[in-house]
Amino acid sequence: MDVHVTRSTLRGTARAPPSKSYTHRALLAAGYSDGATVESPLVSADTRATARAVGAFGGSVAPADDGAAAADGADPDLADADALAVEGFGGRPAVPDDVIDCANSGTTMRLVTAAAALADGTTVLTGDGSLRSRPQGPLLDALGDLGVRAESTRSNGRAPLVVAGPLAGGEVAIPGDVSSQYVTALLMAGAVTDEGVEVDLTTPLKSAPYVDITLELLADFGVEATPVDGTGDPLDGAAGAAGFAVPGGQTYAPSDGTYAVPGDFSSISYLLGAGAVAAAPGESLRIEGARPSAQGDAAIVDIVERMGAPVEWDREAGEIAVERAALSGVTVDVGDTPDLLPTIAALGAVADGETRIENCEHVRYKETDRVSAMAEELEAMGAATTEEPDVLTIHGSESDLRGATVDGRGDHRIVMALSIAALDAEGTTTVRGAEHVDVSFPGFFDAMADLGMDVERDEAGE
Ligand SMILES: O=C(O)C1=C[C@@H](OP(=O)(O)O)[C@@H](O)[C@H](O)C1
Ligand SMILES: C=C(OP(=O)(O)O)C(=O)O
Repeated sequence: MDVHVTRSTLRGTARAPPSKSYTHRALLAAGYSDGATVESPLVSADTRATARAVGAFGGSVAPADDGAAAADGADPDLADADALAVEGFGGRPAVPDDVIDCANSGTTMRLVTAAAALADGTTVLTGDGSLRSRPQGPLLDALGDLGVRAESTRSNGRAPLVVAGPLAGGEVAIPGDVSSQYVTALLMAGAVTDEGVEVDLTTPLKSAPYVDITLELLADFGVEATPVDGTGDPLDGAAGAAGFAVPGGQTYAPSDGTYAVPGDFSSISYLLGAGAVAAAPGESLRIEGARPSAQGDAAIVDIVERMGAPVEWDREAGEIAVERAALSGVTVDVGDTPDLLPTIAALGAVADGETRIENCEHVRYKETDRVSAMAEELEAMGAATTEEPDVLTIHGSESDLRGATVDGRGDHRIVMALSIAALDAEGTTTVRGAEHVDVSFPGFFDAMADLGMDVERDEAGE
């Protein structure tokens, strides 16, 4: 699908979709349990992939109000479910009847690979072309070191993957600078091993807040896991950790059998960015569903404010109000917040002055190389950019955004970020592959149209 976005003025209130990261973890944690209800889940292409994996392991996921759970491995229509009833596989995944298709979802592939290692038999995992190009080697090596067969069919550290357990636990070393999802995967699976798992980081951890999300969710499911410093002493959070320890033999069980998913701050970044660029002068654009949680991407509130837009965040009510302003460039380190890079780059192209996005090499290992993708597509819209391996600079003062045809690169975040830049561009911007918003924010263009974005959808487009 193509979308045609024309410069517009926005007003009103939007609701943030539920968090993708929390939903993945909650579905899998409920799978590890004897069953639980996941309230206000994100139902999107990526989280459906995790739901399918829970089914493949012998659990099931179905709308909670449907009474009966779906048959094992089935893919019931989860759309619009306010809550999902998960039947668990009780800590011991069955050997799947078929290959697990993780589609476009890195989180699914990493978390499910470690879960598959618990099964007493062989699991095969694959995904779409993007996912089959992403790095899995460090996780495969770690599982191999723990005595599990864990291989790439092409011997290139990429999916398709073959995993054969069972995993008993143990101590393992892994780099921290490729993906934090490897750590999340080992902690979630480690809790139900016999011996527990100790993870030693060989390089400092990037995307550390995502491990904090994991620790927060594990605690809510009654599972203990601890970040440790270089001497093995416990730390409060994942930042600066030298490793992690999760005792084995634990049971997943959320208190009162339910878990509620908070709003998604990566998704909020587009709504907030849209307001800073295009809210009606003198009016606030409001965003609901913004309660604080462990999400590092809540940093977008501060970033947009530093760029000059007035922002008020009522944390208790979970409401953010943002006003439009003449934005100026900022320097941002995205080591903890890789998913914000496309949004910040788009805002940098609208702003005056230079926006430097530092510590971004790991942002190249996502659905696409997002550093190059944003540099090249914003250039096509008239922005001036400089790309280095670890830094993306947007020269806002030399940028004069005009409508162009740009490629969403099959990546939900590139599509949404380019659409925000389009709100400020002269003329009409066509974003190709816009249907990929389905990965994390299926209602994105409906929400934007409700706020007043001039957007036309062309289903016949590429
Ligand atoms: O664990 C998670 O939910 C995620 C971790 C991050 O990935 P990396 O840890 O690979 O940087 C992030 O980019 C991704 O969108 C979601
Ligand atoms: C990188 C992302 O997700 P995943 O790693 O799960 O594909 C994302 O949502 O930006």
